[in-house]
Amino acid sequence: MTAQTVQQGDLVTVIGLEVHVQLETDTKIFCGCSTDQTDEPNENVCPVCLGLPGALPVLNEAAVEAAVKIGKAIDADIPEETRFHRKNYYYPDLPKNFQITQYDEPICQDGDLEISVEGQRRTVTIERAHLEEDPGSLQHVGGGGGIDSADYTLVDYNRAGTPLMEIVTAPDFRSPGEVRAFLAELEEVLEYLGVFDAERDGSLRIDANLSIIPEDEIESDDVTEISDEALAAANRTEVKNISSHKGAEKALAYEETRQKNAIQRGRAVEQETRHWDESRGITVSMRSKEEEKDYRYFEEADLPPLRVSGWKDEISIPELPTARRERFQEEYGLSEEAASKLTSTKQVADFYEDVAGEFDPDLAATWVADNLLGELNYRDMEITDLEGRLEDVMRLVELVADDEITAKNAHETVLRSMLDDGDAPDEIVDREGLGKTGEDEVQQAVVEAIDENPDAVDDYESGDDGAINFLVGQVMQKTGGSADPGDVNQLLRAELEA
Ligand SMILES: Nc1ncnc2c1ncn2[C@@H]1O[C@H](COP(=O)(O)OP(=O)(O)OP(=O)(O)O)[C@@H](O)[C@H]1O
Ligand SMILES: [Mg+2]
Ligand SMILES: [Mg+2]
Repeated sequence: MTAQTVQQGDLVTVIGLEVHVQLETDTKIFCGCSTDQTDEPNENVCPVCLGLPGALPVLNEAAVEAAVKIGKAIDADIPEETRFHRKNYYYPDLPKNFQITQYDEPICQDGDLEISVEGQRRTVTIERAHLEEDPGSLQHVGGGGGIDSADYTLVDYNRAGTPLMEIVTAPDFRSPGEVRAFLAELEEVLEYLGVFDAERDGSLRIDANLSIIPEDEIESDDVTEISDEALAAANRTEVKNISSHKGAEKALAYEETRQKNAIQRGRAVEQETRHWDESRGITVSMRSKEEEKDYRYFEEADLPPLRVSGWKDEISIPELPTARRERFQEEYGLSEEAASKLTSTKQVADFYEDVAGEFDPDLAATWVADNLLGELNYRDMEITDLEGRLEDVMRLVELVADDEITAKNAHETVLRSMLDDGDAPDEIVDREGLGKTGEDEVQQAVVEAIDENPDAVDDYESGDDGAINFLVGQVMQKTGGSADPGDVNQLLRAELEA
């Protein structure tokens, strides 16, 4: 990371994340059950994901492929051989009483992700990313409805066995805002890779670790360089149950203030696991932090070591958002802002390139970044909601490029009606009579307007330039508003000067 200077007397905020990402696969990681979580509770289960005695796991190749893609995207080391371990704990969401995960030989090690915070580039180290299975989901019912106040809890094992990638960052963040920027970038990358669906409920879940380190315990004058000893000595809290970028930022801001207040009042911060209560906007203590030895990790003997050597080289990834953003600026001469908007998802970027290739990069930028994304945003829609209808948008841009309708009509009437009513652009143009009037017709209206309004012509000829506006109005009326007022103005002047 770039240098940031420590001020005297500062309390430095240190944050590290464990991000759990559900991988988009049709079936679960160790069995053939569907990963569809919208089905009836406990419908997509089998002896393997229920942990019944004697059932044996079989690794899903699609999950490993997604993991390799993530590893390549974050430039991680992907060892030739990796292993699975059992992490033992007892909780109702975990029917086997252990979670199959990876321990000291994860599939991705030592990667990084570049983010941009307030215009500055920074690199966040990703210590590891490993494959594991998601536990089931718990629904707390009645009472206060919260984990600490419900009357009872329902268990749904549909989620149990969904492939997860746990991405663990170094404690590189110094503010909740940086965390938000990181999560946004990470999500973009995951979506580009096609391994993740942000729309899916609970597809990204974050454990956020935060500690406050007094500046005098940091030897370097660069806050990004804190010794491993100082990091290990600090009491950190781990906040669980965060499921959105905004939630992460809020939970961490709360936790930052809470810990700083404790320190300033001379109280120690407990090393503990806390729960983010989204509705109350606070973190609450759950339990003291479990230690590694509590989990009794041991090797998963039911799965052989996983060798990805050779095969991993055949797995390719698309151009990633940062690279594509830069290329858009260079290749199409776009501003950084436009390039960011146009690369926000792979679908948007692909569509932009289609339009720019067909017509003109600037026209394409206006149409995709401003008009289309603006109207979609207003309707709370995504470009993916237009599946199969992008040809219609393309046709609309063509109508504008060929000067067949005005840009204003195309945007305000045709595009909006396309999105609201689902009609095709040519249909709307005909129905609303938006086709620009032919040149002959306009010229004829110009001649007529001049013949019919000798007074206005006199006024114009005696130097009253405003009289031209009256004549433009007459021509617009005759052409039913479909002529271009600027063109009409010029045609009138030409005719009057002749
Ligand atoms: N002093 C610190 N302040 C804040 N975060 C820290 C500090 N030291 C380490 N971290 C972060 O804590 C996280 C540790 O995650 P890791 O999964 O390795 O262990 P864990 O939280 O003990 O295990 P578990 O998976 O059971 O939660 C990392 O994201 C790391 O960056
Ligand atoms: Mg943790
Ligand atoms: Mg962890």
